[in-house]
This record gives sequence, structure tokens and C-alpha cells, in this order.
Amino acid sequence: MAIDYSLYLVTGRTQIPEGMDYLYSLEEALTGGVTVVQIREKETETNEFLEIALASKQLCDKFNVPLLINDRIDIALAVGAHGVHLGQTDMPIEVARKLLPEGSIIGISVNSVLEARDAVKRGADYIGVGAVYGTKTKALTNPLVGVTGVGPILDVLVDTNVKAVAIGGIKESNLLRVLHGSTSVLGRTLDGVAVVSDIMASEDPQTKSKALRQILDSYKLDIRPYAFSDTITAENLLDSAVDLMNALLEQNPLVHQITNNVVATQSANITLALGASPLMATAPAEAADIAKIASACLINIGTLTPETREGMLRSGFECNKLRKPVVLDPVGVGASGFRQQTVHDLIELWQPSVIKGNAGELAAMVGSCEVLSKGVDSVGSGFRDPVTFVRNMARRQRCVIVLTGETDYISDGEVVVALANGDPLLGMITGSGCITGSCIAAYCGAATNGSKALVSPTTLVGAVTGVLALTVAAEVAARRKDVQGRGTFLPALIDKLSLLREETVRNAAKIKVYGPKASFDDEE
Ligand SMILES: Cc1ncc(COP(=O)(O)OP(=O)(O)O)c(N)n1
Ligand SMILES: Cc1ncsc1CCOP(=O)(O)O
Repeated sequence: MAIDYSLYLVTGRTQIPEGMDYLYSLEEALTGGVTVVQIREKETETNEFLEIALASKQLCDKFNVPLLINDRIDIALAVGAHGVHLGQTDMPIEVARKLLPEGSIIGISVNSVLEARDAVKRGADYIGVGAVYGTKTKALTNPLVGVTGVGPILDVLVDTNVKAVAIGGIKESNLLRVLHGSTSVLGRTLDGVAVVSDIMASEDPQTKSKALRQILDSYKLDIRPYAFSDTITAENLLDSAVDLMNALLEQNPLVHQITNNVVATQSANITLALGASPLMATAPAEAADIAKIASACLINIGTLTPETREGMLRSGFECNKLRKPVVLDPVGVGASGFRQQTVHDLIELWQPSVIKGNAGELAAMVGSCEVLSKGVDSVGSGFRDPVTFVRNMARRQRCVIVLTGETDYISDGEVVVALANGDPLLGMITGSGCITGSCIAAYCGAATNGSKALVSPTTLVGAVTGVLALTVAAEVAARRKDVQGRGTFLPALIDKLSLLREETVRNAAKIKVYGPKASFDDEE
């Protein structure tokens, strides 16, 4: 039987608001668009469980929605349920399969890639991946999978018929983040999400289910956010970048920046020079208000503190809600456990649109030993194949990745754009990476204005334009006669950026585009 797993309700009678009836709640949830129901009764005597399951079955039949039973094969048999959901320590799948009628659905909980492989081998129909986030509904004994941990588990299901739902702490406010982030490198996505408290504890389960449904349905439109990539060439990318530079001048986007205190002033000046408006604000209390008026947000962890960390968590989350782009600059992420944990927490809570870093920072983020860092700097000559590295990281993180260096590499998970502009002086001033982040945020704000997607397809152009504008301006500034070295370079850079003309960018741009399958070693 083909099941629509998209909105999978797992019941929890104990969570129903006082005075509300369980069957009323269930009917409301079904009316709101729940597509499959699991009866989960952890502390109920068999006779009561049976009664509940029978009444639920009748209701689900009315809506033509399949009913599954948690753990109890006997109850599933007794009420003619469509199948069961089993945990790792419940009855083995093979035994349950023998006891249940042919065609019954058997789902199993998995917490790791190994458990997912085992579930496939044993013939599960679907896996419940979790817990993704913390939850009050169940006392968890395994580590959290996290949004970024779902993708590797989904990889196991490629070329199988096994379906997958995510479970654990999933609610209206994080559903889009879960859907967007839970994608394997090979493109396998979730078939649905399982929800307990967000529906069961709701005063209005119908409206709640409709809201969840609406996010699920709208996400289908967003499933391949980078559809423009196929047609990108160096020439049309340059045209788009120049158009975007002009659009930014017209829009004058407000760019919210939580950045470090080494570069805050120069980042604000660089943002102004581009034609955008900087707003440097760190307090969590103003994150929601600022997200409403800003076009984009930059989160830079250079001088991270527990207080700014809270502002970063809140701001990215508020921007996700409003589909405003968030640029993450994981400055010196490899330098301390605090930075590492914070970057992990940030991207669990919200989806960045762009992650920008040097080779050492991006290597630390993905746990690669290929490139090492010293504080905020990258050590050595970088990745052997930066093209494949950025493309894979973009696929894993489901956003645009910018790898800065002598040549900058930018990918949306499909094409990779190499930009070879810049000047050695750029690497000699402090915070050149940080101001790159400000430029990317400003152009992404202008590029994704009005986007309905969490990561708009135009983010790639925004990131490319940010890097291109700054590196071309750096070339022009370095040639100015009065520039003697790093001290005179920075003001000249600000001047040149504010006067940057379309013709200059067109003449100077050194852009190479690698197609979706090309690696660093491939010649055109
Ligand atoms: C869809 C789905 N996924 C996971 C679970 C958890 O099941 P289990 O590990 O058996 O834990 P309990 O639910 O029995 O506490 C689930 N119920 N549904
Ligand atoms: C049953 C279960 N298994 C893993 S997390 C979980 C509970 C999910 O409940 P909620 O949706 O309320 O977080």
C-alpha cells in the first residue's frame, strides 16, 4: 500500500489541553491534513489501548488515512491496523512481518547510519529518524541526530524503496529548516515529518495541521532551489553581477550585521561604499524587529561571546522565518570548542544562505584534516580539489559556499564559480575576509528580495557579486599612486568600491565556471 508520509501524526493523549477530547483532537488534525496516524500509548492498559485504537481506526477510515500502532503487534492485529512502528528494542522486524498480514507496513526508529542500514537489510517499509531536536515528549537515550545528521542517514536509502520521516521536536517554527536541511548529498529527501506535541498539545489541532501542511506543500516548490545553475556561463554570470550591482544602488538594502569588534567600523564603511546601509546590532531582544526591516543578515563569529551568540541564534532564526538571506562567516571556527559548538548550534537552528570561510575554516566545519588553521588563518596551500570540495559542502549544507583564497571558489551544489581577482594587499589587512562577508550579505539582500524560498536560487549571483565587487575594487585601489602599503590601501579600497563602475568590473572580471560534474583538474 502506498502511504503518504508527509504529515505523520504520532498521538499523545497526555498532551491534549485540559477539557479537550482525544477523538475531537484527532478528527481536527485529520481535517487539517494529517496523512498517517500512529497510536502511541506508553502507559495504558491493554483493554484501554484496544478501545482507543478501535475508535481511532474508525475515524482514520473515515478520512481514508492509514493507522499504525506503536510497539504492539497484538493491538495492530486486533483492530486491523495498516501496520506497526517498532523501536530498536522491540520485536524484530522479521518476526513482526511473520505475525502481521501480508502487505502490512512496518516502520522502525533509527538514530544512526548503521541502524538505517540494518533497517533496510531487515525489510523495513520506512524509518523514523530521530530525535532530530530535543523533546519533552520522550526521555531520549540516544544522541540527537540534528538536522545536519539526517542527510547521511538518507544516503543509505538511495536506490531502495524504504521511506523516511524525521521525528523529535519538529514544529511549525522549525519545519522548513528540517525539510531544507534534511537532504542527502545524493539528493534523497525526507518523505515526511512525524509530529507529536505541536499537534496534540495544540488548542486548535486543525489550524495547526493546516499550518504544517502549508509549509510542507510550499516546500515542494522549493525542492531544487538551484534550478538556474544549468544555464550559467561566465558571460551571463557577469551580466547578472553587473545588473545586481545596479539593483543594489537602487534598493539601498539594509544589512544587519553581527560581526566582530576588530572589523565592525570597516565593515560598516564597506557596506556604505557599496550603496547599502549597515546596521550593526547584537542584542537578541531586537533580532525580530530588525529582521523585519533588514534585507539580509551577516553573522560573523570573530569575537564571539555568550551574549552575541544569543543574538546570532535569534537573528538567523528570525531571518529564516521571513525568508531573508543569512550569511554565516565562521571565523576561526577551528580555534576553540566554544566556536565549534556555536557554529553547530547556529546551523542546527537556522539555515544559512551562504557560508563563507577560508580553507582552514571550511575544513574545520566539515571535519576535514586536509587543511589546518592557525587561529583565524588557514595554513598551507589549501584543498587539492577546491572545486569538488565546495560543491560537496554546498550539497551537504544545502546553501551557497564561498571558499576564499588567492582564487575564490563559490558553489550552489551544482556549478562552481572560480574568481581570480584581487590583490595581495587584501590579504595583508585585518578583516579582509570579514568585509567580504559584508559585501556578500549586501548583494544577497538585493538579489533575493521577496524570495519565498529559504535559500533563493539567486543567492549564487549575490555571493559572486559580493566577492567580485570587492576583489576588483582591491585591484584598482592597489594601483592608486598614493597607496604605499596596507595602511593607505584600506581607505583607497573604500573609495574605489564606492566609485566602482560597470565597465571596470566587466574589463577586470576573471571568472571561470565549472559545470555540475567538472573537477579542478578538468580543462574546458
Ligand atoms: C515515526 C516514529 N519514529 C520514531 C518513533 C520512536 O519509536 P520508539 O523508538 O519505539 O520509541 P517509542 O515511541 O516507543 O517511545 C516513533 N514512535 N514513531
Ligand atoms: C516518539 C519519539 N521518538 C523520538 S522523538 C519522539 C517524540 C517526538 O515528540 P515531539 O514531536 O512532541 O517532539
